[in-house]
Amino acid sequence: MFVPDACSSNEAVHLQQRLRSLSSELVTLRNRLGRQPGHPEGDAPPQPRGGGGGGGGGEAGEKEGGKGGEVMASTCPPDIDDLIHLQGPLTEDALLKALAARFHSSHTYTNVGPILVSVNGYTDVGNPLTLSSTRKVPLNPKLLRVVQEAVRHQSESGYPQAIILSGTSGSGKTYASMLLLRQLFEVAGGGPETDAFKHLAAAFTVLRSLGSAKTTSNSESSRIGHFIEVQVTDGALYRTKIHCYFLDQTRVIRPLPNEKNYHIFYQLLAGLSSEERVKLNLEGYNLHNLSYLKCGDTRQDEAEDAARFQQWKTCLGILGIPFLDVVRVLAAVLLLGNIVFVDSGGVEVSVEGETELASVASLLGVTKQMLLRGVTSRTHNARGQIVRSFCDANMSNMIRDSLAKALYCRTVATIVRRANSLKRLGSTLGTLSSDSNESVHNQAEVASQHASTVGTAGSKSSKSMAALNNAVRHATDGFIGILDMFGFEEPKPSQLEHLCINLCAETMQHFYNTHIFKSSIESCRDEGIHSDVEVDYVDNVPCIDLISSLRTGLLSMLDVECSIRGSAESYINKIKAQHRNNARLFEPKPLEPRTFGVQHFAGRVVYDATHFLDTNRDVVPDDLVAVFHRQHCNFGFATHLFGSELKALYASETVPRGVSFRISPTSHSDLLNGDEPVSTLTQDFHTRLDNLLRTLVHARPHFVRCIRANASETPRRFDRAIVMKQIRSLQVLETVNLMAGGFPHRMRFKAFLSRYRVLAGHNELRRCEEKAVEDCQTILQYLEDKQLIRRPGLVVSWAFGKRHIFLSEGLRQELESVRWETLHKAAVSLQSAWRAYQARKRWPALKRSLQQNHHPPPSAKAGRTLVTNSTLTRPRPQPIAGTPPPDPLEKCDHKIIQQTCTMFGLDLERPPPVPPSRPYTVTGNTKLGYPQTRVMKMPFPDDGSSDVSLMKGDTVTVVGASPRRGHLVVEHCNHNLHVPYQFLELKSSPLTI
Ligand SMILES: Nc1ncnc2c1ncn2[C@@H]1O[C@H](COP(=O)(O)OP(=O)(O)OP(=O)(O)O)[C@@H](O)[C@H]1O
Repeated sequence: MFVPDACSSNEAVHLQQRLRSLSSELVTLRNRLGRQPGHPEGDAPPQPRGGGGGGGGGEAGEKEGGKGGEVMASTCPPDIDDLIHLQGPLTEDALLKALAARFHSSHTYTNVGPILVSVNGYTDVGNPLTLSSTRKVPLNPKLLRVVQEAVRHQSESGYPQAIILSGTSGSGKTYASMLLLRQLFEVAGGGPETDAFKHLAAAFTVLRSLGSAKTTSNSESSRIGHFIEVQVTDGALYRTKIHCYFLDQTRVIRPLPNEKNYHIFYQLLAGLSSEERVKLNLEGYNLHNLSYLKCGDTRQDEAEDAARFQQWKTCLGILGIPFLDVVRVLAAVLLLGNIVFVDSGGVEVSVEGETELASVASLLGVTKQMLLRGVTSRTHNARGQIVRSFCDANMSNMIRDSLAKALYCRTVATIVRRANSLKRLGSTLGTLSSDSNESVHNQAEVASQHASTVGTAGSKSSKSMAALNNAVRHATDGFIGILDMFGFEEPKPSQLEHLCINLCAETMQHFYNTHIFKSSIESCRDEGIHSDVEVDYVDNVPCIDLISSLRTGLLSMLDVECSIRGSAESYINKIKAQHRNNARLFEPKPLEPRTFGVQHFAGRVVYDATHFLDTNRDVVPDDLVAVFHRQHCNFGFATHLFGSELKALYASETVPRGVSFRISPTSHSDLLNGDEPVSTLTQDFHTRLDNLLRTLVHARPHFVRCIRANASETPRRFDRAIVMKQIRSLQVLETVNLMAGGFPHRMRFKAFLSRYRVLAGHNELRRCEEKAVEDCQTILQYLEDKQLIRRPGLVVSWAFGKRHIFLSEGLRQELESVRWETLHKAAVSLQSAWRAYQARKRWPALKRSLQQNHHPPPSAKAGRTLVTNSTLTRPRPQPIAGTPPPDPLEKCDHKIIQQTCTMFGLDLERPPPVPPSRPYTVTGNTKLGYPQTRVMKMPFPDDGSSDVSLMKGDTVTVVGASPRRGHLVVEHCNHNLHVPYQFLELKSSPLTI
C-alpha cells in the first residue's frame, strides 16, 4: 500500500490523490451497481474482511459483533476529526472504521470539511428532549463551530443562514437542534438565563409533548417538523420564530400497533389530579379502555409521564395559555374515540357510548343533541337545492374521527401561534406560510417602532410605519434558521403521512446533492476547470418526480382519485399503469391489491393505500363546524379553533349549506374565495415544502448529517450494518471524495482578496480591480514560497476560472488557519506597541517616583510606601474588541442619514426615545415586577474592575432590566451596577423550566 513519506513531495501528494480518486471511483461504481432499484442487496452491509468488495481496507482491529455486526474496536486513530485527513484509499470501510473509532472514544461529531457528521450514541435516551432538558448536556466545540460560522457569515454578509439537519428517524436531529439552539443563545443571545430562552424553552416543552410520539424507530420521534428562525442583528439574537409542519394526524385516532399516540395523552392520564379527572369526565378511564389509545402500544412509565405533565402545565402557564381550555379539548378527543355509531336498521344510526357522547358535548360546551346532529347528519347542495340526510354508521364514525383530528391539530396550531407571539406584530412579511407569528424578545423592536413614529401623526400612519420598518428590517437582516424536518421512515404498514414524510426527506437530500455535488460539478464545467476527482453521486430526482410531479406524480394522481371519489384499488391500478416502466415503483411481495412500493434514497418502503383517499381529503362537513358557532357553543376556545371557517360559513345566510372545510387549520384568506377547502392534505404539504425550499434557497446552508448508531436505542452500541446503510444513503463517501480531492469551494476574485489579502506582504499586491486575478495568484504564490499552505497528506490545490477562484477544502482550511495566525500576530504586535507606548509615556513619572523612594523626603521617613501612585492607578489592559468600529466615513454619510430620516418621518434633531424596558421578569409561571430582592451567586465584578463590589451571598435590590442584554440593574451603595442574570438568584428559589 502506498504510504506517503513524512515530508512528501508534491508528486507524492498528487499520486495519492489519484489513488484515492481511482479507488473511490471503483467503490462508487460498485455501490451504484448494488444500489440499482430492485436490487435488495443494494442495502446490504459491506462484505466482511476478505470477502471481496469490502472496498479495500478491512484490516485488523475490528471484530464483528454478535447478531448486529457490532463494531467492538478499531485501530483507526480517533483523533482524526475530519474525514478528509484520512490516509490511504478512501472506501466506505475506511469511513466506517474511522467513525467507529471516534464513536468508541466518545467523539460522536466528525467533520467532512465544513459538513458535520453526528453519530447518535443513544446515551441520553428517555430524556424528554426539550431545550430545558438538554441544558445540562455539555456543549460540543464542533457544534460551537457550526454556530459561530453561521453567526460570522450572517454578520459579515447579512445573508440568511440555514443549519440543516438531516438523517433517518432516530438519528438525533432534534437532539442536535436543541444543542445548536442552546449554543446560539450562548453565542448571541445572552445565555439560558434570559427571558427569551426561558420562553422558548417553555414553548418547546409544550410542543414536544403535543408533537412527539413513540414510533418503531424512535421512542421520542418528532411528528412535527420544525424550522426555527432566529433573527440575529449585529451578532446579537433579536427574535425567534418557530415554524411547524404537522402531518401525522392519523396517529390521533389510529396509532400503528407497535407505536403510540401523542405523548400528551399518556401524560394527561398519569398526571391529572382526581379533582381534575372528575372535572374532565375522565374518571375510570385508562389506556386500556380508551379506543384511541388501546390500539397502540399500552406500556407506560406512569411516574415519568406524571412528572412531565406537571412540567407541561407549568410551561403552558409561562406561555399564558389557559390550562383548562387545552385539557378540555384533549379529554374530549380521548372520549370521542369511545363513541361508536352502529347501523340500527332504521334511518338514524344508534349510539354506543351515550355517556361519552354527553361528556364530550359538555367538555366542548355544546348540547348532546347538537353534537349528535353535527356528527350524524349531512347537508347536500343538489344543484342549488339544500337537502339534509342522515349518515350511515360508517360515515358517522368517519366524521367523529375527523372531529378528533381537527380538534387536536387546531389546538396544536393555536398553541404554536400563541407560543410564538410574545408580542404580535402586524406584519406577516417573512419567509414561510406556516403557522407562525413572531416572538420579539428584545425591546429594540419597541424602540424601532417608537423611533419610526416620531414626527408622524395618527395611529394609522404609525402602524404602517412600523410595518414598513419591519419590512425593511426583514429585507435587510438575515436570519439563522435551524431546520429539523422529518427523517426517513419505513414503518409497517406505511401510510400517506409516511409518504409525505419520505418525500420531505427526499427533498432535503436533493437540496444537499444540489448544493454540495451538483453546483460544484456544474460550476467547474462552466468555467472550464478540470478536477482529478470525478464525484459520482446518486441523484434522487427520479424518485421525487415519481412522487410529486405535476400531473403523473403519485400525489397528483391521488388528488384526482379523491376528486372523482375513486377507491384505493383503482388508485393503485392507475399508478401501476402510469409508472409501469419506472424502476422506482415496485410491486411488493406477496402481492396485495392495496399496496405499492417505492425505492427511496434511503431504502425500499411498502405503502398501504387503504386509507390514502380519506386521509388526503382531510375534510370536516359544515354541519359539524356550525355546531361550534357561539350561538350554540359556550366554550370560547372551541369556537376559536374553527374561527376562520365559522366566519366564512356565517357570511352567507344558509347555514349549513353542504360545504366542507379542511381538518387542518386554514387561514381566513384561503377561505375567502369560496367555502370549499382549497386543497388536499398532500397539496397543502407540498406547497409548504415548496415555500420552505424557497426560503432555504436564499440562505447559506450549513449541513449536519445525523446517523443513528443502532436500531434498538442501545447506549454506546455501534451497529456496523445500520451505520453503513446510512453512510451510503447520506453519500458520505462521495462527500469525503469531493472535499478531499475536488474543488468544493469557489469564491469571486474580489471576495477572495478581501478575505485573504492580509496574507501577502503589503507591497506585493496591485490592489486594483483589473489586477484582481493577479493579486489572487500573488497571494497563493507568496504562501507557497513561504511553505505556509502545504501539509503532507492534504490536497491543497486551486484553479482560476472565468469569474471565480476554485479551492480545495484542504486549501481553504490552510488559508483560514494562516489567516487566523496572521491576524492574531497582528493583534499581538498592536497590543505590544500600544503597551510600549503607554509604558514610555509613564516612564518619566515612574522614574521620578523610584528616585524619590531611593532618597525619601524627610516627611515620608516614618511611613515609607513602596507602592507608587502610578502603580496604583495603572489601568487594566482592555481587551481588543472582536470587530473594529465601523469606519465613520463609510457609514455616516450625512446626506444619506437625512434622506433616510425624511423617508421614515424621523426627526434628526430629536433622538428616538429610550426603549421602555420590560417591567418584570418571568419566574416559574409568574411575572415578577421590580424591585426584587436577589442574592449574589458569585462575586461581581469578579475581576475587581470596579470600586463597588458585591460578594457571594450578598442580598441586593434589583431595580429594573438593564439595557445591556442579559443584565439586571442592581442598586448598591448609591451605585447602579449592571449585573448579568446568572450572577443573581431570587431569594426564594424559582421554578425552573
Ligand atoms: N448525540 C446524542 N447523544 C446522546 N443521545 C442522543 C444523541 N442524539 C440523540 N440522542 C437520543 O436519541 C434519541 C433519538 O433522537 P432524536 O429524537 O433527536 O432523533 P430524530 O432524528 O430527531 O428522530 P425523528 O426524526 O424521529 O424525530 C433520543 O432519545 C435522544 O435523546
